[in-house]
Amino acid sequence: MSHSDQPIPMTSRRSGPLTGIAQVPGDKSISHRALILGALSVGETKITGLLEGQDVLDTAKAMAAFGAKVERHGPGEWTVNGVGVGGFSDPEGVIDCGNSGTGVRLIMGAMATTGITATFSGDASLSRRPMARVTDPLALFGAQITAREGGRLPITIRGAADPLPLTYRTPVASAQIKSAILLAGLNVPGDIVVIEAEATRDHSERMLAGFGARIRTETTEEGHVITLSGRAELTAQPVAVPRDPSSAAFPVAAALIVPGSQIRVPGVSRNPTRDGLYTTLIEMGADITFENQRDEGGEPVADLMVRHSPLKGVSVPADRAASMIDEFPILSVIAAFAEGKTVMNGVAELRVKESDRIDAMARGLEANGVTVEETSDSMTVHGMAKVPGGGTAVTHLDHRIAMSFMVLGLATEQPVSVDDGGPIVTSFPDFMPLMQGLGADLG
Ligand SMILES: O=C(O)C1=C[C@@H](OP(=O)(O)O)[C@@H](O)[C@H](O)C1
Ligand SMILES: C=C(OP(=O)(O)O)C(=O)O
Repeated sequence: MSHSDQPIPMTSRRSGPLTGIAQVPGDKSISHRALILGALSVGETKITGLLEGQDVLDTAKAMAAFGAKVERHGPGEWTVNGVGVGGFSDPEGVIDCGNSGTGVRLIMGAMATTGITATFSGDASLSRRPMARVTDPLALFGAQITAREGGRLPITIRGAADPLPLTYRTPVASAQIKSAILLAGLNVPGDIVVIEAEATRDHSERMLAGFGARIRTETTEEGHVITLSGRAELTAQPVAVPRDPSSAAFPVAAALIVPGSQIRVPGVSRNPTRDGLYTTLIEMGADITFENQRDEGGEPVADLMVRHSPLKGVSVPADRAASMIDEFPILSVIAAFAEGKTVMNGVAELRVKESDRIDAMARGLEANGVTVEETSDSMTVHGMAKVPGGGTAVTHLDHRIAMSFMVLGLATEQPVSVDDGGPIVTSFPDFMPLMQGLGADLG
């Protein structure tokens, strides 16, 4: 399933001060993993705060197709009765992962070392994205892969019945590659080692440990070395999903750029591997305080207090990119209102997300009067005192591009439109009512 096939044009307009409490949805990365680990464990996993965005709903459907019992009991409240590691059964029909890179890559990993066969598909955006980065290491376990030209979806995987242990260095900083290998490793006799030069989000490692897998991470001169003992037995666990810092970034950004705003965003994950945007905003001069810092379900969380702030441009170092990889579109919007230029370094991975996010942001910002420079792996946004607006951005089936331009228009001189806001449902279904509730003029 994917979102509506008919484009949904949307427009946002200069707004008065934004105020109130923004209850953003559950973390998307953790929601996918809770469903997948629930399906791979023995017993009943109770999940609260699950993101009910289309990406995650597609993963829930896939887990049911592989034999797990997945049930919804109320908003964000789900249970998964798992089949145990190695217990997946052949699905009927194709596993359609819609718009979700995380969904398809992690699920391919989870089934690649079991003796079943599955075919995966996705929407036009997902079908353009590179999959060899995951299927190459899965083939090293012994899985047989048939992909469309260029290693793209649709892909059929015949799982390895006798999988081999593996040590693998990820070629790019990617939690999806790391997680696919770790999930495949669960059903492999022996140790599975993933080496990543730069740390990426560590939700898989935290949750695998929580479900009883033997997993450890060491920092060596090679980078982060993660070792998982295979043929693991996972035991069902309750999972309380914290609120998503990547979704929180949109109301936070809106409050920073709309004069007079002051909002509270409670219960947001402050996992250090996800915190790069917030580090950057503080450097830019943002008035953000982190209150009631606490631990919830194995993840650090805090309540964010955000006030409108005069900002200055900064240079974001390449080694911070992984910890804010999904936040560059909204950072480029914030940067348009900062004094001076903001340089984003080491962001080549943005070119293979739901869209080429460097290109999509650059063209959309230019259409709204902002000067942007780009290279293959960097983007520079020139801030201005008054951002003209008045343009329409093309979203290319990319939820973060759509939400970023909706935020832009709240502080521009003229309204800002997007050609299609439909993809927003993949990660933040209540984005429009939530923003309207804070006083944003969009629709
Ligand atoms: O593992 C995950 O949950 C994610 C990893 C990141 O992708 P990459 O692994 O491709 O960097 C991120 O962009 C995506 O939104 C979620
Ligand atoms: C890149 C993203 O997601 P995915 O890779 O799961 O499609 C995102 O949500 O910004």
